[in-house]
Amino acid sequence: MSTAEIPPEQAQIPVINVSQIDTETADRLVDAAARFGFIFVELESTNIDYNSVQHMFQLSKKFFSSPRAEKEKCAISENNKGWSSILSETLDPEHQTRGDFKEALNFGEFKDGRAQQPLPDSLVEDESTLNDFFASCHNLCVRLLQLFAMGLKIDEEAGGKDWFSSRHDQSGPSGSILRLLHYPIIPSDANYVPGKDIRAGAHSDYGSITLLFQRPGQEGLEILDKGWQPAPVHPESVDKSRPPPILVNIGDLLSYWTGGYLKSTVHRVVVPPTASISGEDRYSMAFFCHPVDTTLLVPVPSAFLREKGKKRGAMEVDLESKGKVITAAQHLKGRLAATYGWKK
Ligand SMILES: O=C(O)CCC(=O)C(=O)O
Ligand SMILES: [Fe+2]
Repeated sequence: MSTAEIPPEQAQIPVINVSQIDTETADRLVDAAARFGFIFVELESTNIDYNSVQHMFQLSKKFFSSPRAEKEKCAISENNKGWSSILSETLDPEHQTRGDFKEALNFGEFKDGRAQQPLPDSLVEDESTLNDFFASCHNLCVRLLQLFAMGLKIDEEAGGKDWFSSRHDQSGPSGSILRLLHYPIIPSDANYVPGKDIRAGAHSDYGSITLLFQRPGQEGLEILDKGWQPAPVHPESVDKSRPPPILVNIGDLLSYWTGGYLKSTVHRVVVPPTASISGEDRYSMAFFCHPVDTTLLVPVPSAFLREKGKKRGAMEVDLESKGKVITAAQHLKGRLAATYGWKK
């Protein structure tokens, strides 16, 4: 093997059991989030059962194999809900000449069990399954946000472990999105150029935290940490007979909020070098958890962060607003405008 052929080292992302809400778990989560920005959470230690994950992947296949005309009826709009077609989204406009080789379907929040957007014909009968999965993802995020608040030692009198979660309590609209993703086999006539074309361009996520569900054997995610490192579906310590753990990552908003202490790590999706270009389809699901839109991104009241010299606002949004306190909705709007070329 020549040097060029040595596969890059896999990212060593810690695997954490979150069944207990205690300081040990909280400290481990915060350490991992501060070092890598990515954490594997054992699926069996959460409220989400594997059957529901597999059921959701079946629904995803059902939707993505439905006729294009049906998908177009629920095309994505500025509210960030609906279907986006292959090549329509460019996550890394500086480096990409063509859009991402992926299609996606975004669901915003449900209200009283009902979707607040037109559902595609293929999924109309599955509204309650989609609602339940959205709710389970949200509940897991609330638990993780409590653990992050504990790990960051947020001042008790300010709200302690509930400081983040109370700002994600669905008391008003938020940017939270459940996203089904499909990366099709690259068609032979697509003139796909590896290294130039990409399944999902390099980006960081926008919200507080993201849950990512991957499928066994469908690798492709890479994270930027001293070079691009593949993120496995099953990390070495998790037996392949077990369900893949959920990959949790920190988004820009939580990183901004914690003055950059928690890392919002850049990542991308490639056709894995082990698969030929024709490879196989990849399916994944992401849940992007956001605070209620009106949440003010005030400094996190934490002596721990103050000691570390971390003040809110390590990111470009803060420079723009020159010290003004912005809301979660303003933060999100700026990031979406950059991705889709929408006007701010
Ligand atoms: O599909 C994946 O593995 C990652 C998707 C992703 O990073 C995103 O949608 O933000
Ligand atoms: Fe992402």
